[in-house]
Amino acid sequence: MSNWQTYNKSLTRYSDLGLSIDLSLMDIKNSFYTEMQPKVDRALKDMADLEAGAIANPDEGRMVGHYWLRNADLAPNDTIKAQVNEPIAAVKEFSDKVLSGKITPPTGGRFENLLLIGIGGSALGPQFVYHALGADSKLTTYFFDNTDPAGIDTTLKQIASSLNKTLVLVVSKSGGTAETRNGMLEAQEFFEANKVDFSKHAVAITGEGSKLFKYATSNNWLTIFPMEDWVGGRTSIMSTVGLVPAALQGIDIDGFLAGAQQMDARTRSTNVPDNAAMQLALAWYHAGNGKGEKDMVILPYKDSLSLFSKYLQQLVMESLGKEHDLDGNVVNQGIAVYGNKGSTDQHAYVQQLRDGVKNFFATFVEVRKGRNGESIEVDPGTTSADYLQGFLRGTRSALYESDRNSITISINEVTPFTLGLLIALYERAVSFYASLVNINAYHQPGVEAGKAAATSFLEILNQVRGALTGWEKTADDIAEATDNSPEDVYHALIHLAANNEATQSEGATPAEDTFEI
Ligand SMILES: O=P(O)(O)OC[C@H]1O[C@](O)(CO)[C@@H](O)[C@@H]1O
Repeated sequence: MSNWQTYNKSLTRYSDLGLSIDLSLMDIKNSFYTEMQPKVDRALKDMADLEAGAIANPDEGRMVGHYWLRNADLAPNDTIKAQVNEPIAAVKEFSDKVLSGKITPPTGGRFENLLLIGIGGSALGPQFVYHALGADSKLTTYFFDNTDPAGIDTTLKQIASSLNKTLVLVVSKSGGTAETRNGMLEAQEFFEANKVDFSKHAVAITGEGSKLFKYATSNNWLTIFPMEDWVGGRTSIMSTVGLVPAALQGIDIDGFLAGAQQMDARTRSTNVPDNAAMQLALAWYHAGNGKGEKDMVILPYKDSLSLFSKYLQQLVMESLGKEHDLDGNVVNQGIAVYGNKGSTDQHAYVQQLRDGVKNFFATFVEVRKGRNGESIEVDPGTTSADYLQGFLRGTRSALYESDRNSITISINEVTPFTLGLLIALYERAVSFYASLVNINAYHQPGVEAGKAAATSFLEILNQVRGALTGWEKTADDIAEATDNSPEDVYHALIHLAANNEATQSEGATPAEDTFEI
């Protein structure tokens, strides 16, 4: 078959929605679809059950309801339906009041900035949406998404002169995430030091009864938006987590939700060629033999989508990166995701994609419209947008010529609606893929190991602080005194020295380094 015929055959096109997905360069044979049909049937059934309110996260005994967020009628009962609809109304009311000046900073004027404090699913979605759609944002938005004090200071410096016009959103589903709590305490301290009443600027988005919920309540924060148990962090972008900041930025949240709702509806089709999300999941399966053998390189040819790969890293890798399958077998599943944007990456790592290790498949995201308004000619008859399109088409062909597969997803332009389409497409593809490879996409047991180890290190650090008295102690001295591993103790000592709590004299090896207060 010619490439042209293959293209025509391999395209799933939602013309009325303005999105298509082209799998013609994935080299998928018809027999693959036939072989996969039993797994596809199961994945479709799993999705139908999930949408009907089954306990789709068996380990945590939870329903998985992010698809209800954009269609409350799907919710399995009236309580959940209200948990979808009421916050949307509350978000609109609150953002209208802030933007129209009915809710103002205590010192008068209007809020001009937004500082969002969160991490993982409580930051990545809002960061992606702001970057994609926030060019005309009503509030200039800043983020704390880490416990790095230098990063926090850089952001505080940016908002220092308009601190009294800054609204703060503290976002944490669990309400107990250390990085987010630290960011909140750092912001609060900075506000108080600058004589600005933090509580009159602060809003929480969190689960009812969480530590953050209690803190916000007892400190009389402006308001609290709920986050429900049946929404996972990495799929929370259409809950209050994504909607509150988006509405405050003046982004059309109805359009955003409508895009996702439409994609959900289309990708309930049991006819695989019409189901873009199932097609995507099957293409991932085909590329990596259902074992994640190929990495997913995301290449959006549009600056405003450059955080898409970062957003998808969490969605895909936290969902699919699992040790066990649903039957308890060790499977070590996952798909690695990375990328930035085209054509910029052409001048960075595309060299390796074309000629180097063949361990990936690319996903080109094509945005057909170059810009709003007129373009100059950068060459006779040629615009910058023509170049962007040329580089996308060229790189795609060059990769294929050297036997590298790629998917191309095309949208007309980046709008709240098309962003909703794209996000829902990937959320559903992840759900389908998890079923195809028989894993639970909705828990994250692995993350807990790192959190527990960090807590033990902090305990060691405090013991070392207490034991570092007198002169010239080595790591071994303190390890013996505190009954800890010398290597952990050494790293604690180095940290104290780097932060002016101790002085270090270097010996020939770390074991011979000495430390004193
Ligand atoms: O919203 P929270 O509870 O602060 O969690 C933030 C992130 O931390 C994780 O739980 C992983 O540690 C993510 O799944 C989540 O998005």
